[in-house]
Amino acid sequence: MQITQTPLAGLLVIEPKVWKDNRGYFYESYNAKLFAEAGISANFVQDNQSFSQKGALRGMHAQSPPFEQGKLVRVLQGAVWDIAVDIRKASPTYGQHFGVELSSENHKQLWVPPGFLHGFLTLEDQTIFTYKVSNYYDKASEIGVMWNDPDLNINWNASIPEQDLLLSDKDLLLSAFKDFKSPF
Ligand SMILES: Cc1cn([C@H]2C[C@H](O)[C@@H](COP(=O)(O)OP(=O)(O)O[C@H]3O[C@H](C)C(=O)[C@H](O)[C@H]3O)O2)c(=O)[nH]c1=O
Repeated sequence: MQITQTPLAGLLVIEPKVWKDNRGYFYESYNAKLFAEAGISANFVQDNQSFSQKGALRGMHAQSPPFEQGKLVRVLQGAVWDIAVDIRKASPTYGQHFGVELSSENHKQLWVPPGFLHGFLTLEDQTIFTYKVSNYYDKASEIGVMWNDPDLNINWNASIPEQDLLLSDKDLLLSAFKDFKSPF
């Protein structure tokens, strides 16, 4: 397993050891001992899964304390451009983002600690996104910022025209970053 630091402290890219043979492949998608050695020692309490068509954009979301969530995210089928935004007020990279392609081909995972907004843009039809979270869902604790906020200026790294994006009604009404009061 290879762990890669990102420019945002604590945000890590994980690439598992993939065992391939004439039947296909095998890899450990999670190992508490190895992940703890890499600095990911969350107590995961819930697994989530979403299915999205190309152009679906989910984000940018987080849950505020005491329901803050660490997220270990990956793609089972298809591909996404995954984004995390640092919203830790004391962080030197506050407001900065990091993006990475997660796909069924590259088997990459992203560890998103509490203190980040998270979201993704779906790059292929019938994409299955799955993730472990370190706290339960709490609707009242949901916070978020618009995917296209000018101050965040997120690079979505894809040539999907805005009119072809698929967003929830909720995500069309999220806060502007200039009005956002981070609880981290
Ligand atoms: C997140 C969540 C949602 N729900 C229910 C509530 C909603 O009526 C329905 C769809 O939820 P939502 O539209 O918030 O789903 P996403 O837009 O994929 O939300 C996720 O988007 C980005 C990628 C994130 O990082 C978060 O994990 C999460 O906010 O599922 C639950 O029952 N449990 C849950 O944990």
